Amino acid sequence: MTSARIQARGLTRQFGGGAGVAGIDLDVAAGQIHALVGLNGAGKTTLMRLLLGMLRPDSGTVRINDEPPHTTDWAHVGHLVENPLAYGELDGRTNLTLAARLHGASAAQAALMVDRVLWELNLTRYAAVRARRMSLGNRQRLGLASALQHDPEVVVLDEPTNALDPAGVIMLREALIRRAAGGAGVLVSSHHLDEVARVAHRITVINAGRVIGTLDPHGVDIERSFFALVHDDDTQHERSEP
Ligand SMILES: Nc1ncnc2c1ncn2[C@@H]1O[C@H](COP(=O)(O)OP(=O)(O)OP(=O)(O)O)[C@@H](O)[C@H]1O
Repeated sequence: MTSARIQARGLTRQFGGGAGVAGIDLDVAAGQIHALVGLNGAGKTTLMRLLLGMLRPDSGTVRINDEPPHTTDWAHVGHLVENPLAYGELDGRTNLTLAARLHGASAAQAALMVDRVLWELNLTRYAAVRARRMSLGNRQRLGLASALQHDPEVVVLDEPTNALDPAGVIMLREALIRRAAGGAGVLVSSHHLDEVARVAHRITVINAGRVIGTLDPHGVDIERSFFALVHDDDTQHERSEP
């Protein structure tokens, strides 16, 4: 047994034209918030989809809570990758109740969970609003609520702050810190280096489908360090081109 909530070894999935990810090793430890940063098209979403079994790797392995994807208990996983999964015709509370029941909660547990997460993400006001009538940011909050309400041991969120207002960013930060303090392993991708530095215990940089290094969340100029890593990698890559 390891304390890794998520472990990837040599994970590779190549698309046409050389796009995709190659040879990714990644560990997300219990109790840690691990951020993935990279430029547009670097491979963050592809990596997350591979980790969640939404995409099949060409090679390499994934372990979630020490189990391969086909035997892991997905009820202990919460994720938001791509569009929030919500039924537009159903209101916020009903959407969350369905998600809670799908994660194995009893009706009574689901009611408690939903009340708690509506409060935690300041969605109580929108509990009776149909998902399709919600603003983009509130739909994102709903998706996050659905991913987090069952206190999963493994959390995977792709650019979760995209549509959030500053209050939402702070609320999500606190929600993730609480989940990690409770023992969850949290993997989160983001373009907001300042926010990532505030919340993450580890920061992995991905460029052109490969892990190229890490950033110190307490470093003085994280933006400069990020661009230096990416620039060095691009330069090396160009040098190795035939
Ligand atoms: N299903 C697919 N078929 C072909 N190419 C794909 C597919 N999915 C992703 N790609 C390509 O793989 C590369 C990595 O894409 P990915 O979406 O993982 O990047 P990203 O780091 O999440 O980018 P962004 O920050 O813009 O969201 C891109 O070049 C993308 O066009």
